Amino acid sequence: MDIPVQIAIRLKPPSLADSTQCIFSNPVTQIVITESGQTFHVNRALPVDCSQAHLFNSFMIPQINCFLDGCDTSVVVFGQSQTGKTYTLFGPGFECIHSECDQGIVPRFLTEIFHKLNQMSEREFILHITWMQVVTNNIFDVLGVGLVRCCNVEEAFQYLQLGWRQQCQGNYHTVFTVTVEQKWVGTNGTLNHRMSTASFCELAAYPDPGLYTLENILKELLAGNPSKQVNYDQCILTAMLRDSFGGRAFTWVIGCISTEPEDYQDTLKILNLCLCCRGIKNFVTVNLFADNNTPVYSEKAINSADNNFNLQFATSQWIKLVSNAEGLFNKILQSKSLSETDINQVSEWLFLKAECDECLNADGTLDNKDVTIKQGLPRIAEDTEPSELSESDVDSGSEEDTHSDTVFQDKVEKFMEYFREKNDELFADRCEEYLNHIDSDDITISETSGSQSLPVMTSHSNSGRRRTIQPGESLSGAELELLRKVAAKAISPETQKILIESHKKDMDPEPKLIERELLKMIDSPKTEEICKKYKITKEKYTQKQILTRKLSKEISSSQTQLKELINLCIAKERLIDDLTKAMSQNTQNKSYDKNSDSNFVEQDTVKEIKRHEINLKTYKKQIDQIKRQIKKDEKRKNTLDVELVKDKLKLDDLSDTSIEVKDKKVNSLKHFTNRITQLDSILKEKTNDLASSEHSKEKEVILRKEIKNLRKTRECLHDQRCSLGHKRKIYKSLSDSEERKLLECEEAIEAIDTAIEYKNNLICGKSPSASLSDSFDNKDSRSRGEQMLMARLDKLSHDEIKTLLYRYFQKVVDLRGACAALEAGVAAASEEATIWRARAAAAWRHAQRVRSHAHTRHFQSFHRCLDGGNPERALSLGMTTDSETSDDAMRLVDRMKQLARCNPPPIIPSQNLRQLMPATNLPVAKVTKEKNKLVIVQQSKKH
Ligand SMILES: Nc1ncnc2c1ncn2[C@@H]1O[C@H](COP(=O)(O)OP(=O)(O)OP(=O)(O)O)[C@@H](O)[C@H]1O
Repeated sequence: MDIPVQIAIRLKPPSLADSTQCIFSNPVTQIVITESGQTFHVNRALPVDCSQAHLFNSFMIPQINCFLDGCDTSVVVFGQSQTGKTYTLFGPGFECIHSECDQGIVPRFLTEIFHKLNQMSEREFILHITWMQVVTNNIFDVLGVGLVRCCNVEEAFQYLQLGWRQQCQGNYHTVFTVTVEQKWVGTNGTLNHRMSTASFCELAAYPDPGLYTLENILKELLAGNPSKQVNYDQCILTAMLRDSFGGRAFTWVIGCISTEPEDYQDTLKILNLCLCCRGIKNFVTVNLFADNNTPVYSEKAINSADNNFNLQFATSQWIKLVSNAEGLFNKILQSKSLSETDINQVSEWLFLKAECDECLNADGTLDNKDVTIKQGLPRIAEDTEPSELSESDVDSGSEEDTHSDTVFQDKVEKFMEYFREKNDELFADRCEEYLNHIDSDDITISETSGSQSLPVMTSHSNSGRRRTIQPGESLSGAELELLRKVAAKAISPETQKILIESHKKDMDPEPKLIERELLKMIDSPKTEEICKKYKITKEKYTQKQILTRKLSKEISSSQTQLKELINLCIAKERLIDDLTKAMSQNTQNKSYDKNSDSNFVEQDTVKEIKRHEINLKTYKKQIDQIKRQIKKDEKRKNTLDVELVKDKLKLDDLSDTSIEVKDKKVNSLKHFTNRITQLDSILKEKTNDLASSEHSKEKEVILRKEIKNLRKTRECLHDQRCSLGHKRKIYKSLSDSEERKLLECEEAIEAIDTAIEYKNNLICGKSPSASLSDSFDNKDSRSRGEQMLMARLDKLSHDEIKTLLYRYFQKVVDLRGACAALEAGVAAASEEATIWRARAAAAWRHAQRVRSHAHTRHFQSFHRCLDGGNPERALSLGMTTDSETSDDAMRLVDRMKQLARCNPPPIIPSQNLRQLMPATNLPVAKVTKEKNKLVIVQQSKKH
């Protein structure tokens, strides 16, 4: 893993508390600021009063975890003299007088490492320390014993104390290292064997050749030179720091800087040097031993069987895939729908496949399954079963066989590789072409002019596939035409109705037809194809991942087997050596001891040696096979790794493309949704128009019905009025209630007439108020009081108005009744007056005839009295006439008195009374009857 070198800056506290500082640090923003305002961004800007514990905890704890996992770590301290480099790494010293709190990074690191390792009881570990100083490009071993093993923290501290005492004082570089080798069995039963080194380096305060070389190397690394090309061996210091800069260690550079203004220039130099290191990247890895990850539990046989099975399975699947592809290609070829180049490509693929098959079947013993079996690891011949091996197994020819097998397998492998590449290329090309083909497709909407149903989107593609719809290829066809027709009401109301119904249906809860189509478009072939391609690539990717994992497992198990075999070989060789030695010893002894038994022993030994040699040869053969297998597997694994990276990129690309396509579709959907909304609003408007016209029609029907009902009621009332009128005619008079009923009928008929007239106006579309005498034109001429009254009336509820209307109706009827009675009274009075006048005239004529001329005057004055409404005077005058005339006069007087007494005037409005008295000169209003209406006309007073 590439990890850049990390930088921490520690400011030495000023010697005097109130002395001025030329440099400051901001631990929050991790910025170091100079007095001139220059800022330096670092990984840790430690505060000026930073304690040793804080410094350690702030970045050494993750280092320790990394170290225990098997990674190398490094701490390099830069700084001027007396800025606390030694203090930071080791502390003030290791004598008892110094507090533990002052301990520097190294003692804390050792304490923590021992503590952690002791907690991990499953781990076996060996810890070594070294303490070196570079004095004029020579190594000075501070501890004097090179690598020192420490079993516990106490031991380590003893060496620290020793080294502290023994170290050279001066401008030297110091390198302290801690190396830990750990071994433990993981939960999966495999061995973990790791080694890690932590180096702590304090660089000299003043520049020396070593520091210059280091600076140059840092520059080279910063320039981008790979660490392999950098010559670290120029001097001791750089050789020791090989892993710290551009190497495998996780490195922290600590810049110890002074805050004193007089050190400012040096401080800047150190800061810049530290910041240089920031650009360097180290490749941090876990340091494993060769036996790391080897299974410790005895599951070898099972693993081996598993591996064989997996390989066999993978191969059979692969063969199936290839034959499927072959079938498909043959079909495509037969369909003759391919272009010439496609046919050539497919033919090439088929040819390669045939070549491959030929190769695989060339050796009669090699069928596909054999190949797969051969790909599995050879079983290690057990030492305990030597008798099973015949000599023919190990004859000279077997080596040649092995060689030819290897050549053949290599060839097969090559062909397979070539075949796979070609196969992938072909598939990729086909997919690409297919997608391009889809891109060029477009969608059209069927436009059947005059069609009265909503248009259905159809594809005119020859291939018959659905095509995508692009923004801009809008609904401008039949649908708009249809909408225009609706707008222009060019189609019949029935069709409009059907359309509206279909529109309503399409609204909710189902998505609209067009929206449904758009949603379908989102699942267009292109999107589907991309998804398909993505899926296939993903599957391939996963399969390859699985295969890579399996291969890794296989390689590691092969390596284990290899190791075991090598060990067996060594053991066998030793055994053979021992036996040969023993035999030569025997031969020597034979010359002294002529014992016949020794011959047998010798023969046995030779046999045994031969047997062991056979075994050894088998092992070696197996070793070769395994090595080849490992090589192949590694090659395959590398190819797979590369393919995985490619697939990953492809997947990323595809997901990006699918997102792009999706975005496009979403935009297109938005565009269409907007269009739909527009069209919807038009349609709604039209629907409303239609609905309102329908509504007005309905209203008209209702009004007509109401008029009809009103007419019926009117007829009833009319009949009633007629019958009452008829009755009055016959009987000359009616009872009071009947009279009132008659009036009510008349008034009700009049009201019904007004209502009918009002409703007729509504039907004709005229202003309903047109029928009212109180039209809006009169509104302005109304008095304020009336306006207020109308405003109040406007506010009345329906029931209130009904009640009010009924009251007024009753009042009008009362008024009419009173008027009628009055009229009758007036008529009777005038009739009587006429009679009396006639009688008076007769009486007067008679008197004239009978009396003398002298009396004539008397009668004249009497008559005048009568005309002047003075009956008393007329009576007194009458007393003076003859008996006949005086009788008439007496009756006249009586009748007058009776009239005055028995006929009390009805209570009627004064203006009506005035109207009824024509003799009066001051009429206020004129009441007339016109078609069952009482018309009261106000008149100005005549003075
Ligand atoms: N952060 C600090 N807190 C307290 N004391 C400090 C701090 N830094 C340095 N000192 C003290 O300053 C003195 C000098 O420190 P130190 O010897 O570590 O400097 P140095 O950079 O190693 O010097 P040289 O390069 O000369 O060896 C020591 O007495 C040390 O205890």
